[in-house]
Amino acid sequence: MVKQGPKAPTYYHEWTQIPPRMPTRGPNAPSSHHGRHPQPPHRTTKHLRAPLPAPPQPPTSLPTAPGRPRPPSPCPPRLAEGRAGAGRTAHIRRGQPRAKGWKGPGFSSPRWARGLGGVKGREESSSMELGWLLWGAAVLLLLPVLMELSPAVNFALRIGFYYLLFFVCSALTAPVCLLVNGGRTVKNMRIIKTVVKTFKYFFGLRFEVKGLENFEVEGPAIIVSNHQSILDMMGLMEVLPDNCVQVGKKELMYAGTVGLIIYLGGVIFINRKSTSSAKMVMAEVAKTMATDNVKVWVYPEGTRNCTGDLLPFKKGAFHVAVQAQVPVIPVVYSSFTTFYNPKKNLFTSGKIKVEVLPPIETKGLTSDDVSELTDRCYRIMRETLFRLSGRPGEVKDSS
Ligand SMILES: CCCCC/C=C\C/C=C\CCCCCCCC(=O)SCCNC(=O)CCNC(=O)[C@H](O)C(C)(C)COP(=O)(O)OP(=O)(O)OC[C@H]1O[C@@H](n2cnc3c(N)ncnc32)[C@H](O)[C@@H]1OP(=O)(O)O
Ligand SMILES: CCCCCCCC/C=C\CCCCCCCC(=O)OC[C@@H](O)COP(=O)(O)O
Repeated sequence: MVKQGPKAPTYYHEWTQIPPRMPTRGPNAPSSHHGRHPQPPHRTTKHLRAPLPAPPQPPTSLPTAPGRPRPPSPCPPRLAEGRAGAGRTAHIRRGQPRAKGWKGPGFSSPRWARGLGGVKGREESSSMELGWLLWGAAVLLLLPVLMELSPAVNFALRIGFYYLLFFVCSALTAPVCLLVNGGRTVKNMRIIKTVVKTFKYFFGLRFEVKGLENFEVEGPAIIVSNHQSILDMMGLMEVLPDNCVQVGKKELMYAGTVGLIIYLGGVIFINRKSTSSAKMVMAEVAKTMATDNVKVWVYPEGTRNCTGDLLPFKKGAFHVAVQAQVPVIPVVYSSFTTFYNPKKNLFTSGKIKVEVLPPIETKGLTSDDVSELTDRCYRIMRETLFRLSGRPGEVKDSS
């Protein structure tokens, strides 16, 4: 450290003092074409690390002893902040510890205001803190009441929390996946599954699963299931077998941290707006799933549907199964409508019954059989959906 004499101030000190008004015109005016005060030459963060050599003293500067209150700046507040290095990093430049009352971006009052405020300013700031605390406490106390009174608030908060869990957990899990498995691989699904399986406890959801043994087929398979809502991600992870990737719409890739984790998990992205491109991707999947020995999970409805019934099935999944000559394993989740309905702002706790059905063989089938295979699968799944949802008699009525 270079010892600084009183006559040899560094820029480090220069930056923390506020100069008197400089002439903006005439022979003494600074050379800057903006007509502002002369700036020290170093604008990088290097000045935070070591004091700089003493510069020639501008004759007009008013040295201010460190720690003494500074005179109010003649400059407008923004200029004063900029010149004097006020703001969140000023304490670093001055080599002082951060002010105790620092509350983060957006909360620190401008330096000129603090300087003028003195003790009164500090009192005001602590009463402001108390005000915020009281508001925070009031909101926290009111939330359960609001949730009880307003289904819309209840729904928004619960679904908002679900999204938040997704985004935060994805951000935390992505580095783990990268560290453990090094990049995009189906092995990451195990890690993702472990995390997502805990989400149900936050929402009071219970899963009753039957037929897991049906996943134990030799080699790859196509798994098809009904898709009711974003909550399906919990149901998916509840039963997901090893070495299984999902087919998802490509838009999911751009869902921030969720997109990243889905990408790392090996999800296959398709463009639903382009049948030819989606078919090409699916054809590629059919070729590689045998060599990679992976199961592929497809939502044949192609979109979410929370009506308590099934939408007509798209045929992509069944084409892939026939092309790869692998079995189709249907998985059915009971209807969410008793505890989840976005149209009615309903989102409470509930029980979901899941059934993994016996595999449907495709050996020997050709593309001519795809329509029939699709219909067969649809009928079985719909019947199961109604049975699991406690409405077995409705199958025939609504078909
Ligand atoms: C730690 C915190 C973690 C947080 C994250 C937690 C969890 C996430 C982790 C992982 C999970 C990710 C899960 C993602 C789920 C995503 C869910 C979705 O995105 S669903 C939407 C996307 N999926 C689908 O759409 C699949 C179903 N769709 C199809 O299969 C379609 O058929 C299609 C291939 C997309 C094409 O659809 P399109 O509407 O364009 O056409 P048709 O289906 O009508 O078909 C037209 C015509 O083409 C024939 N066809 C279709 N496919 C094929 C094919 N592969 N080969 C040959 N021919 C094909 C079809 O038979 C039609 O012809 P025809 O009418 O003569 O029969
Ligand atoms: C950098 C910030 C980026 C912000 C991006 C905000 C977008 C947030 C969107 C989603 C975040 C959570 C996604 C979890 C995965 C859910 C999978 C799912 O269920 O997808 C449904 C979908 O496949 C069917 O789509 P549609 O029913 O046709 O619709």
